[in-house]
Amino acid sequence: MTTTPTGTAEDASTLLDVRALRKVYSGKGRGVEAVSDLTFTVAAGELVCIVGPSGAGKTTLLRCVAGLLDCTSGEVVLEGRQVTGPPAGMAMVFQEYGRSLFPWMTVRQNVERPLKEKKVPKAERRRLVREALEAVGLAEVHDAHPWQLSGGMQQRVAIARAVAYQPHILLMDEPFAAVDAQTRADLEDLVRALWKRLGVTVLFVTHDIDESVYLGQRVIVLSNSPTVVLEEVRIDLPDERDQLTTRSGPRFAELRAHVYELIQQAKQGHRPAG
Ligand SMILES: Nc1ncnc2c1ncn2[C@@H]1O[C@H](COP(=O)(O)OP(=O)(O)OP(=O)(O)O)[C@@H](O)[C@H]1O
Repeated sequence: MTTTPTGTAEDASTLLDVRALRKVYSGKGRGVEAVSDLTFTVAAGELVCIVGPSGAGKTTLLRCVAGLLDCTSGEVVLEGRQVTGPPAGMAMVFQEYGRSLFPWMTVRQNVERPLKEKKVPKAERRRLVREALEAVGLAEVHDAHPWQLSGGMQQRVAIARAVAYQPHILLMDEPFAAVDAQTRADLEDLVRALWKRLGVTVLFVTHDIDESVYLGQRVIVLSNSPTVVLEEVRIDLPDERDQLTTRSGPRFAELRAHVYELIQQAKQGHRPAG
């Protein structure tokens, strides 16, 4: 059991509710307060990006949301239940694709593994794996091993594995930080396409301001550590986005500049009033 019911009434559309989350790492002599007080919600079907300066506590936040780390205080509520361990309806994609795939397993076996653990019947497993690999453009290489693939392809395998699991929420922790710029652009478009097609809720952590504006419907900007929310920026760009037109438009430039300014303020230690 990884979640417990919570009695608090919520907006019906809220899928994820992060309430006054605080995380202090205990160390020798003194603790490190990584996250001070984070409160935000994510609605079902939303694509929300989180940006913040290096060391702002983005990974800490995502690990608390994923139930991989205990919060010091506050709570994370997913689908009305308090998260106390990795919840069933969640999948995560990490930056280090090389370490998240099993090198001795084929692509198909890697994608199928969580479904076996979930006890999905064999015929359905096969179907889900086939559909997920087709969706990320890797149907042809299902019998290859991860080490035979490029970095971008390996990250596609990790995305296929998450998608095949049919999560209600997909957490992505700087998933494209280690791939080249062209591959990164392709993978960003893949995430938007999958999000639209599957209707999955996505919480995407990045330190890349342009990426956050290009991908998100909303960008949550974090202060530096100990972390609070500096501002939630609504990305009012058209839903149809493409690398060339969207990124060269005036509104993209305005939003990018606004988030950039916030990050600069964060680096200088600015905190929200009150
Ligand atoms: N296990 C740990 N023990 C002690 N302190 C930690 C631990 N993990 C992270 N920290 C500290 O917590 C703060 C936030 O770290 P975190 O990795 O969550 O930030 P981040 O925003 O993901 O950073 P980056 O953008 O550089 O990846 C930092 O000051 C970091 O040194």
